[in-house]
Amino acid sequence: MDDGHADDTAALQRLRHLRGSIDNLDAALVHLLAERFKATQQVGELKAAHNMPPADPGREAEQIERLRRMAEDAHLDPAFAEKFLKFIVEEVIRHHKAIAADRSG
Ligand SMILES: C=C(O[C@@H]1C=C(C(=O)O)C=C[C@H]1O)C(=O)O
Repeated sequence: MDDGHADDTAALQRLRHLRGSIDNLDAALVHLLAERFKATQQVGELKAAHNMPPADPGREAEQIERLRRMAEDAHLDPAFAEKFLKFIVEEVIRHHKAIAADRSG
């Protein structure tokens, strides 16, 4: 007897199930990022109000070190974790510069 069809059906079921988890995780990521940007927006306003620079390279270096450690423990590629954080921080700094420019303009 040919089990090919049953195998394919099981594989499709498994794919649907895994994609359900991926969709849930993507939703969580969006909500986590939205909360992070809410917090960084407030940091940007605080910095602009008190003439603090938009970027803080020392703080970023600490965050990268911490995130790389956590990534290693979680079996996530630390280089990817660092790239991801830098991508987000770059956007945050862009927002902070815009807030400061709005305030001074
Ligand atoms: C949010 C801040 O501003 C910038 C953005 C950071 C971030 O997104 O985590 C970290 C450091 C700063 O370059 C901060 O200084 O805490």
